[in-house]
Order: sequence, then C-alpha cells, then structure tokens
Amino acid sequence: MAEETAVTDTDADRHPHTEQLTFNFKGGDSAELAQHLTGRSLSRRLPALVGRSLALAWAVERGSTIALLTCQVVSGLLEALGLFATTSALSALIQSARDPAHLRAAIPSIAVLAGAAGLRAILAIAIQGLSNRLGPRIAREAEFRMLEAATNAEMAAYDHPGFNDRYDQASRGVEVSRDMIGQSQNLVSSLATLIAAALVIGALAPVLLPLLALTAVPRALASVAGERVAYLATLRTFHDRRMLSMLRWHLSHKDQADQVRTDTLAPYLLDKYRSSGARVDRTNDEAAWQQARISLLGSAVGGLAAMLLWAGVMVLLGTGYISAAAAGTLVFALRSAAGGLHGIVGYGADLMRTGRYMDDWEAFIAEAAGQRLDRGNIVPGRPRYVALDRVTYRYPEADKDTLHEVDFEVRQGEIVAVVGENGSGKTTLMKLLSGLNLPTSGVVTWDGVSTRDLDPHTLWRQCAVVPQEFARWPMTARENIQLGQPQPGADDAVQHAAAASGADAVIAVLRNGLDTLLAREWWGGQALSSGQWQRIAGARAIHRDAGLLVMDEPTSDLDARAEHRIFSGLRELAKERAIVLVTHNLANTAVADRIVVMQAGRVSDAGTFTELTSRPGLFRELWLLQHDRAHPAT
Ligand SMILES: Nc1ncnc2c1ncn2[C@@H]1O[C@H](COP(=O)(O)OP(=O)(O)OP(=O)(O)O)[C@@H](O)[C@H]1O
Repeated sequence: MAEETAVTDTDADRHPHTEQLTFNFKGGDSAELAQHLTGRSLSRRLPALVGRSLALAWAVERGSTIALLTCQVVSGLLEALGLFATTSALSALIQSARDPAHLRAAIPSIAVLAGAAGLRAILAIAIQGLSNRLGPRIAREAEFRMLEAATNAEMAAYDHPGFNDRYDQASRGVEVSRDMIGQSQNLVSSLATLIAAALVIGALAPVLLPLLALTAVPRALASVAGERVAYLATLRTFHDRRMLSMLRWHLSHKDQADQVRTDTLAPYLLDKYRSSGARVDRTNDEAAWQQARISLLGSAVGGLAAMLLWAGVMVLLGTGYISAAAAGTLVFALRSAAGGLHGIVGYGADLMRTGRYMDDWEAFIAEAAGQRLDRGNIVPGRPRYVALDRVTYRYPEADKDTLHEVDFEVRQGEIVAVVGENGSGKTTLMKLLSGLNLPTSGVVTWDGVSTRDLDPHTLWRQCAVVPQEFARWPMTARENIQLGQPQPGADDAVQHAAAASGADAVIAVLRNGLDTLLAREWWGGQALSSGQWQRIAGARAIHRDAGLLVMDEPTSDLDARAEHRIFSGLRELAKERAIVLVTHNLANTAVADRIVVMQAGRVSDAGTFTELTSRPGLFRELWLLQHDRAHPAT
C-alpha cells in the first residue's frame, strides 16, 4: 500500500485542473505502423530493412559491404556443400560397419565436410569483423544526416509541435543503427542456412518440406504478434519515458544543480521520477506477460509440428523410402533448418525493432527536410538599410499574432534601440530582422530585397547577433570569439573586438590567454562568470565583419564599467554597421539615434531619447519607474 502511495502523481491529485506536462508528439506514424505489424507486411518489410542497412553500409564503405556480401554468399554455399557431403560420408561410414574397406571411401567426403566447416569458421570471423567495422560508421553516418537535416531546417521548425520530440526519437534511431548491419547479416546468414538445409531435405525427402514449414510458421507468427505487443507498449510509455529522460537531465545537470539543492526540490522531482518509472514498469510487465502467453502458444503448435516432422522421418526410414545414411543426413539438415528458422525469427524480430527506430530517424530527416531552408538565392552585400514593412508574425501553432503590422527600419551608421515590456515582441522582431524567421505577412527587406529571396547563409555572414541566451562553446577563448572564421589580422582582430566589449580584461586574467579552454567540466578548462561570458559573446559579435549588428540585452549581466564601455563604443562600431539593440536599461538608449517602443506586438511610439522622455507615453512611464528608487522624493 505504501508502494501505491509512492507512485501516485501527487501534483495532479492535489490540483486536478493543473495542466500536466505532455509532449507534443503523439506517436502519429509510429502508431499507424503498429497497426501494420502483421506477418504479411513483415515479409515485405524485412527485405526492405536489410536493403536499407546495406544501402547505409554502401554509403559509408563500399569495399567492406561487397566483402561482407561475398563472405555471406560463400558461407551459405559452403553450408549446403557440407550438408550434401554428409550424405556420402554417412553412407560410407554405415557401409564400413559391414566392410571396413569402405572407410577409405568416406575420406574425401569427410575432408570436404571438415574443409567447409573450417572455411565457414574463418568466414564467420571475417563477417563479424566487417560488421564491427561497418556498425559504428553507419551510426556516425546516420547521426551526420540527422544533424545536417537539423542545421538546414528553418528556425521556425523548432517552434513546430513535435519537432524536438521527433529529434529525440530520431536520436534513438541513430543509437541502434549500428546494430542494423549485424542483425541484417545474422538474418541473411540464418536464411542461407535454412535454404541450404531445405535444398538437402528437398533432394532427399521433398515430402518433409511442408512439415518443415509447419514448424516455422506458428513460431514466426507468435514472434510477430509479440513484437506488436512490445511496440504498442513502447508507444504507451512514450510520454513517461520522455519525462524520465527530462527529469534525469534536470536532476543531474550542473545548470540547475544549485536550485535543486537550495529549493530542496530533489524529493519532489525524484517522486515524479518514481511515478513515471512505475507506470513504465506496469505497462512493460503487462506486455511481457502477454508476449509470454503468445510465445507459449507459438512454441506449443510449432513443437507439435516438429513431432510430426520427426515422425515423418521415421516413417520414411521404416518404409525404406530413404536409406539410413539419408536419414542421418536428414537429422543434420533438420537441425540446421531449425537453427536457421530460429535465427530468422529471432534476428527478424531484432531487425524489426531496430527498423522501427530507424523509421523515426527517417521521419525526422523527412520532417526537417519539409522545413528545409528553401529561400531565394540572391546574394546580399553589406546592408545599407534593413526594414520591416507591415510585418505580422505568428509562431507556428500559436493562437495569436506576436507582431502586428510592424514598420521598422535601420540604416548603416545608425543605432536604433528597441524597448518595451516583457513579452512585447522585441526578440521576435530581432529574429525577423536577422532573417532567422520569415514574416507571416508583410515583408522584411535588406536593401529592398525580401529576406525570402536572399540566400540565408550569405545573409547570416552579414549579420552579427548577440542573443539573450548566447552560447558558451566548450572551446578556447580565441575560438569562442573567432567561431572558426578568422578575420584579416587574426589575433589582432580578436583583441580589437575583445577591447570593444570588455572581454580584454577577461582574457588578461585567463591562465593561458586566448588559448585557454573555456569549459570547466573538461579537463584543463577555466570557468567564467556570467558577465565574463557576456563580454566574450559581445566580442564574438563585434569580431564578425557584418553589416547588421543585433544585440538583444547585451549587457544584462555586465557591471556598470563594462556596460559603459560597450555603449560608449557603439558609435564607432556604427560607422560601418547598422545597429539594433534591445535593452531594459533605458539610460542606455540615450546613445541611440532613434528609439522604437513596442507594446503588445505593435510599435506604439518612436523618437529620440529627449523626445520620448519629455512627452507622456510608455517610454516616459518606464523611465520614471526605473528612477523611482534612486530619487524617491522627485
Ligand atoms: N517560440 C515561441 N513559440 C510561441 N510563442 C512564442 C515563442 N517565443 C515567444 N513567443 C511569444 O511571443 C511573445 C513575445 O515574445 P518575445 O520574446 O518576442 O518578447 P520580448 O519583448 O523579447 O520579451 P522580453 O522582454 O521578456 O525578452 C511572448 O508573449 C511569447 O509568448
């Protein structure tokens, strides 16, 4: 009973109207796939899966793929040869019981048998080695394709429900893709064994072939049904498994480790972890029982058919239809066939499982391709002016617009500040200016050309952005500023940019200057404070020789001296750039040529600092509020 209480979702119980965390991805295609997990579809699907794994192997290493296939075919032929040699060896051995002179006649067949067995053993080692070589390469290729698809997708793809969930699912496909070639190879090898054995049985006693099929079919059907049960259980536990992985990250990652402790949050999160885990276990237990029952039925019917098969061998021997030597060979062949069948069912099931995850991988690549950056190919130069004309923007699947008919412009040599309350749409405006997102209606232009018609990659080369959440790359200080794109003058350009953002003071105290690795968790790395990181992020944007500089709260973590340094240097930077900055510290907007005030997704006011502070409006209101505490009496 105590156990029961431990797995109750206490949050949902206490607050029945509270929204519960659910993931956007409902399983969609995977659920449909489960409906199609039938024997008939499998007979089409397994060859397709083998083909898919060979195609991937072919893409990564043709030579090894050809070698693997050749070894496989030769190994199958040797199996058949060995079984045929068994008949003559056995017949010579049986006759030698009456006349020892026959022993000599058995020698060539035994030599063939031993040779075939030896060669097959060597081929098996080669096959294993080739599979081990190809597996990790296939996984890397699969991951590469997934990452390539993700980086070539529109930013808006990340705002589509299910995109991130599909990415996670696809990652699982990448993980298991390394097993695919081994499973395909084992399946083909089992099939080769079965065909070799069936050829021998067909030659000696074709009447046994239907009985052989009868032993296989019930087990194969049971395996398919069991797989379906397992897959449906995987779908049913999808949300809880996602929850587990999310909690695992939140409970262990350094970023929130402090809050997990100071907020004494661990017991609450661990309780959620236990609840989800218990639900997964319950579903899996039910599925395991159901699978066991199905397996038992399949094995019972298959076993009955096997008894009939052996009875058939006895009848054939008793009626003199086959010789004792042929019966002996049949025993070997039937054992081989049973092994082959067992392999086909087992490896077939493994391959099906892997194939399902690979479907998710393929679905992601297809989905990302659906969101692929597919814009024009006009190459933009250094922009002289960037403008929004009646731009409306609505995030994918959102129920209302974030920006409404916004007009905006910034010219080279100009600094425009964008201000407004939280959620008014400033960051969204920055994403549109920098071509990260395309407008829902209206047009964003660079020198009069719509960002839809511009080649996005060259556009971003002309764009430097300091986002609110900037990246902290686990690289050296130099790489963190250069981003693999050194400017003429190399380190001089880095130092120049660092001086403009205040990062020079950070570099000066780094153990190894620009060569210092900025990743604490990596051996040898040095940790930076938030403000120090922000200076590096500022230097990164200034270092880019880009015509548009977009800064979204670039000084939120900086001390007064560093903030002053950045804003007093902006005018110099603006000589060759158009600069747009978002800030909540309104004193900083005094450096701007123009200030644009955003309110609920619209431009509510615009003007110079003097104009906006001297007339009533949101800017003046916010400005007074900001100074309320410093001058309480005025
Ligand atoms: N990825 C998203 N998907 C859906 N809605 C979003 C997304 N990002 C932002 N929004 C919505 O757009 C609105 C404006 O967000 P935005 O980040 O542009 O505001 P902001 O003015 O920059 O706010 P802040 O001052 O807090 O940074 C918010 O109300 C938010 O709900």
